[in-house]
Amino acid sequence: MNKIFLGVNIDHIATLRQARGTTYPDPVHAAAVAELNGADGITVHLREDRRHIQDRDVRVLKETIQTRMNLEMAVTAEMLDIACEIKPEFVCLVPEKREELTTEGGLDVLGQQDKITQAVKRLSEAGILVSLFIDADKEQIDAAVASGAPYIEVHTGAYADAESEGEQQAELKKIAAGVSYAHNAGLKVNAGHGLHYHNVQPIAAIPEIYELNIGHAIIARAAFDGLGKAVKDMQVIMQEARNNS
Ligand SMILES: CC(=O)[C@@H](O)[C@H](O)COP(=O)(O)O
Ligand SMILES: NCC(=O)COP(=O)(O)O
Repeated sequence: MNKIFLGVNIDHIATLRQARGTTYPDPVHAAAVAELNGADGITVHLREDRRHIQDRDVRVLKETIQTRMNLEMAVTAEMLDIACEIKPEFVCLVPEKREELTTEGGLDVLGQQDKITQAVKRLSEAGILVSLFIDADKEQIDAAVASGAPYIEVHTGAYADAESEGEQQAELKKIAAGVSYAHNAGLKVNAGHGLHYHNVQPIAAIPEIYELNIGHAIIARAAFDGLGKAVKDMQVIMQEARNNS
């Protein structure tokens, strides 16, 4: 069986907490529930504006996560210092804008080759596996290889946001071609953003994808079904799609 892994992004548990300035719901509890229900890893995005995940969450989660922590962050001096101090198993470097609702587009590795290569070097020397959150674009994939990062995460946002069947199929084709190109170039390939219970199947069926990171849809489903069931249901859907591919 070609297993596909699920990293559960728990940012939006923190969004709910921050909405009221309470101490609950706690992402630390969410990580434990997700893991007890089969999550293969836990993803958190420490945004520069701290709109959801807080520094305290990253520190406590590093001590409590039983699987592996994937810390998403912008390529800034502040974030690099935090990562090198906390040492999550994975860091995924992402583009970030203060005013965006969510991550728009992939990281421009090609346009900032030296900066990204230096960041990858520093994180790798701290023992962290680095992933680059990029679009499925050959030039960006080549730049990712040149940076020395062992992983990429392909941004599936354009696929998820497609407004017609034709547009969605075109995005899927781009993603499948990019994943295959990156895999052949020696990268481990993850994917994520905007995936949910009704659009994840064709992405999960791409055989070279190692892991999907999914957050918003799982946390939203958890409000109705509970987080444990929401995680398990997503895993079943992903693995069935992979097995039938
Ligand atoms: C980088 C990425 O795709 C996700 O982690 C996303 O950023 C989740 O956080 P937001 O919903 O705050 O964008
Ligand atoms: N990197 C993508 C991620 O972690 C989850 O994104 P989303 O499912 O919340 O859109």
